Amino acid sequence: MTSSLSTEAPPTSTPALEVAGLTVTFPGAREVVALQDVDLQVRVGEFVAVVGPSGCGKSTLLRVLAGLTPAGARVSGRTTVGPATAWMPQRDGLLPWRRALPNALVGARIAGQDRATADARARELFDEFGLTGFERAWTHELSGGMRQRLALLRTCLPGRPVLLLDEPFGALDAITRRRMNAWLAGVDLAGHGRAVVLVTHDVDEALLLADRVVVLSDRPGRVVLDLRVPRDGTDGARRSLLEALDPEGTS
Ligand SMILES: Nc1ncnc2c1ncn2[C@@H]1O[C@H](COP(=O)(O)OP(=O)(O)OP(=O)(O)O)[C@@H](O)[C@H]1O
Repeated sequence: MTSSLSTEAPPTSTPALEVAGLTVTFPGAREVVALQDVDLQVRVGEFVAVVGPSGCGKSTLLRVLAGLTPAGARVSGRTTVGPATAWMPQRDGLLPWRRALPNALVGARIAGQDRATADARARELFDEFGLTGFERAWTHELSGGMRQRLALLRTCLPGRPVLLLDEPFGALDAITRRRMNAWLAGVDLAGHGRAVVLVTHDVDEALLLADRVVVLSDRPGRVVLDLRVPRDGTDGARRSLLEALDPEGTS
């Protein structure tokens, strides 16, 4: 599917972001090593999902990739975040005192985009994101799925070449989440020179959306599997991911 989510396309061999030997520690009375010796490279045009058990450091990794080192954290290793990143945190962060369209424009305006250009582009994306007709809706008038699409639209609008998505559909019920995934699979987020990193608990979501899936171990999170998703059937890949997530076979 051709998407209008285009950005300037750098060469596809270019790593969009890379971390090597990344270790993140939260000091304190109960020191927590969140990530240990993590290597990850994401190329331009790639869609990579990061899965792992709760508390293994997925959000911490995304924050570091976004250049938002968590306050108080000790970070070591090499981090190369190439082009500017757009980060969608777990909570949608929509402003209840603004209607849908002005909410969508927040990031683009902060990024310095001209109002008329951002407005025209937002209206195109409202169509692509199935939100046409809701430009003047208040956020409380939108369903959970619509709110998440609006938050994702706002993240995409500034046209940054790296998208970092932290459980974008995590708060939705199972049916809405499946619908959102089916919709997102048809939106070529990683096309046109974008790189996407998606954090999720959901192996099926990862297999549906990503080109590669990276599995982190229990805390401290280390990469235990880095798997390219085959396009000719994902049963074997699914088994490998589930084994990597639960090596003891406890669940
Ligand atoms: N600002 C912070 N100060 C202290 N500890 C923190 C901070 N942020 C995260 N942690 C700790 O780091 C570890 C990893 O947290 P993180 O939120 O990255 O995990 P996660 O894999 O995203 O979890 P979940 O899947 O439940 O959202 C956890 O033990 C958490 O308590």
